[in-house]
Amino acid sequence: MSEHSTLSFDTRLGFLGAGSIVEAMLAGILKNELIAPERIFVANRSDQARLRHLAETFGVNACEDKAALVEQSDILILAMKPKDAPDACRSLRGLVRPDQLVISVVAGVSTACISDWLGTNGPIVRTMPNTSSAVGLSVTGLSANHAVSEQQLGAATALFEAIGSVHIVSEDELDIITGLSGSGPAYVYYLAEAMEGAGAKAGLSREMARQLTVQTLLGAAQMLLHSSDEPALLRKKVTSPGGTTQAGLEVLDSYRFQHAVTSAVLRAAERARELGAQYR
Ligand SMILES: NC(=O)C1=CN([C@@H]2O[C@H](COP(=O)(O)OP(=O)(O)OC[C@H]3O[C@@H](n4cnc5c(N)ncnc54)[C@H](O)[C@@H]3O)[C@@H](O)[C@H]2O)C=CC1
Ligand SMILES: O=C(O)[C@@H]1CCC=N1
Repeated sequence: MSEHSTLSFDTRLGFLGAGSIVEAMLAGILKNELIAPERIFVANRSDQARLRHLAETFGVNACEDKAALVEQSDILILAMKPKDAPDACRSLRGLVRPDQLVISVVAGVSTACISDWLGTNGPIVRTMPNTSSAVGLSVTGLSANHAVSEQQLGAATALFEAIGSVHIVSEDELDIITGLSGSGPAYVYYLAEAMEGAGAKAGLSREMARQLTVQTLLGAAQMLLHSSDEPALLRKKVTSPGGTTQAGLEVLDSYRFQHAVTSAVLRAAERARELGAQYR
């Protein structure tokens, strides 16, 4: 954490958008007691039941009026789908204060577009966290526009450091980060689905197959974190010549596993660029 990475407990956060990523961020922020729930405001387009659910679960304020949301917030977080971002931002024109920090988690959409839609030249931080925010293990790419002060960059960094780790990057790296770590949890869950399903299909109880899968993924992630070995060497240490792992890996190779994963990350990054490019 940099010496400027601070966020006051008194900071008021306003979320515009109340979906999956906001729920994950709220869980992480509140678990860490970064900000009191009474100082967090959440609004969406029209789903009142969803806002009530978040208010009941987290004790945050459901806010039906966007003008009130912006006025009551020190930091405004944009968290709607890219296709909804132009209208959502335009609806805030004249409401966002010139020096009010706006943080976007929207995939693909540039800070220049957001400025244009909001009709301001003010401070915008564009980020790409992931849903592991809920357990404090997001990794967030973060990029600031020219108007963001040191103090605001520190506040944004502190917010995301409370729910994981942060990399400050250039804006064009964010699309790659989106394909790798923004979407990344879904690739791992997909792998987990397959591993668990295979264990169950082969005769284990579903519950035991789940536990074995989770512990295997957790252990491998911890090894990747703590070992000085490269992933390829860690893989080799599991693989006895002519043994079971080699037999399994040969099947993965026959399906071009590495090619599939590489292509998935690159395609997701490309999709982030496409989502943003339609507005450039
Ligand atoms: N789900 C994820 O894993 C991640 C999502 N993101 C980004 O976060 C954004 C939201 O994603 P999710 O939470 O998954 O979507 P979601 O579909 O679960 O939630 C979207 C929210 O935006 C609201 N919304 C739509 N139009 C609006 C408007 N005009 N004004 C106010 N609110 C409006 C909806 O009511 C809903 O609450 C997307 O841009 C996505 O790229 C970023 C990182 C990870
Ligand atoms: O699927 C999406 O578009 C968003 C961005 C990263 C994760 N979910």
